[in-house]
Amino acid sequence: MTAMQTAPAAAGVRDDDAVRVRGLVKRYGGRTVVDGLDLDVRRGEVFALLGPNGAGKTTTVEVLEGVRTRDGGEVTVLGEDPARAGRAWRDRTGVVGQTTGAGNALTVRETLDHFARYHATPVPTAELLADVALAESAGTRVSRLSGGQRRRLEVALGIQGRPELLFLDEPTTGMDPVARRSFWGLVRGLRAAGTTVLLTTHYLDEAAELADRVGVLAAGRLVEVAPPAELGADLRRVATVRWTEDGAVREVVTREPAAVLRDLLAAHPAGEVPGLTVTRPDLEEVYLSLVGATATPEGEPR
Ligand SMILES: Nc1ncnc2c1ncn2[C@@H]1O[C@H](COP(=O)(O)OP(=O)(O)OP(=O)(O)O)[C@@H](O)[C@H]1O
Repeated sequence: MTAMQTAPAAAGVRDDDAVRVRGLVKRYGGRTVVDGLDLDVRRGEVFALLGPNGAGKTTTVEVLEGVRTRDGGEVTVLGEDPARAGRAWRDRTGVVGQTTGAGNALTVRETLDHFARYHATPVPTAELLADVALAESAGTRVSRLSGGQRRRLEVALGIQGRPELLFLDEPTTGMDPVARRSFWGLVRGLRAAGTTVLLTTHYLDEAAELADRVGVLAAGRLVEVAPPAELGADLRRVATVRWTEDGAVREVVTREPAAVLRDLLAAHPAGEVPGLTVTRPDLEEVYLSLVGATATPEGEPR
């Protein structure tokens, strides 16, 4: 095959999928922590894997990065199986993990200059420093950086090689609100430049701000994948009607609040239902329901 020819796409793999996972299984000592996971990340999108501690986010991402083995399933990342992919594939991905790879003795600028040598066309150090708002700390030793500054250095190292696909594992942990917002701007800029981003986060607001699509991971399975505004659409249709009766708060959880209201108004001919409210779950409540942190019985007064 000449360099001009391209390999035929594997059956079922869309050209615009940066990541395709089918039936991923990972066990630690007999305990299944990723349990038959299916996942597609399209080229050019920001995809957030959202889930509680221990849901399997890091394990999944590390399998996709090619740094962790798997016990089952098919994984294709940028057209290759990460378990077998080589140096050329690795150069097309960027990784910001939970632990730092940067040494402590060098300054920030020295660290970036050092790692630049590993990339064919690295982003110039001055540009990187500005991108992650570390220009003022360029001469500071890495050992003297705050937690949030260190995190920004790791992000700089992750994007230094101009990756096609960037993995960000809980990237804003330890950042203050200003650094977090500036980081969000950075991710938006990467997306605008065509970089695919797969990030893990505990933060709902971060997923809602950044992601084109969010995958909610619970106990090693994806329980829902949707754009943030559509997450839990089914759960959001459930409304809670509350009112006061005989001095006590009554509550009905229902998909048909209009019918409940009709009954209530019929029971109050004067037209006034004391303490009446109708609410629908917000994003946080939807998320908690999805990951099984709450279960809301439907239809029964409580
Ligand atoms: N090297 C390991 N050996 C044994 N168990 C592990 C190992 N790494 C992770 N686990 C376990 O696998 C489960 C999934 O962990 P993982 O780090 O993937 O979850 P996570 O969703 O990223 O959690 P967090 O949000 O806390 O980072 C957890 O119960 C964890 O204790």
